[in-house]
Amino acid sequence: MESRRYGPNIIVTGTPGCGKSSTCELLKDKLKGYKYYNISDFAKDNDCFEGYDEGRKSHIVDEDKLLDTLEPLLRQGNSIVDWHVNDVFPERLIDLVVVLRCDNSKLYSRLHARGYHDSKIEENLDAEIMGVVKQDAVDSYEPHIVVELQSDTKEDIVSNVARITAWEKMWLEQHPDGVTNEYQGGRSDDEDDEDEE
Ligand SMILES: Nc1ncnc2c1ncn2[C@@H]1O[C@H](COP(=O)(O)OP(=O)(O)OP(=O)(O)O)[C@@H](O)[C@H]1O
Repeated sequence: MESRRYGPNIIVTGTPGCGKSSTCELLKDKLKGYKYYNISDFAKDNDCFEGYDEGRKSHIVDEDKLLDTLEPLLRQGNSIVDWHVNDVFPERLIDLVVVLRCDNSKLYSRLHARGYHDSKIEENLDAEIMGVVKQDAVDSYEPHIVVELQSDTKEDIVSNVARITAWEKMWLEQHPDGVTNEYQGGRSDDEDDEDEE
């Protein structure tokens, strides 16, 4: 029995500190009835850690367990996913990937204010300069569903959320019968789904 979702799944991603959670705070107020998944919290709450990286001072997520837990929820649609990692989700379940970008000096200030040690700040600044998160998104999803938005000021958050809510309204108009959650063939990274057919 084919499963469909009648509301889109939106990933809000970007280098740590670029404004994912701040943007999602406002976004979930605007998108009534959407479920919000901060993956760092979700992984903790659902015991999806497989270790701890002393160097990075962060937990290592068991991505298989994370996806096993999250997939049934994404299949319901109407989800906002907040994570700096974006290339682990099945393409067939994702409708929009918002990559937030941030000016480096602002990102430095934000990460420094958090008390990050210099090596962690430098690692994240390098990733932002290199556009690592954006590249992961472009490598993992159809380019037309990947949107890059600047997130330097509070005004940016407001305008970014307005753009995402406008996109969501258009998506609902264009997909009155929803979209399938099932693998439809296509890019290789979903091949493993084909094996599950
Ligand atoms: N567009 C923005 N304008 C001004 N300040 C911002 C903006 N976005 C985020 N900030 C500030 O930067 C800090 C980090 O923001 P936030 O926690 O939303 O980032 P994040 O991407 O969710 O980080 P992480 O991935 O580590 O959770 C917060 O103090 C927040 O107030």
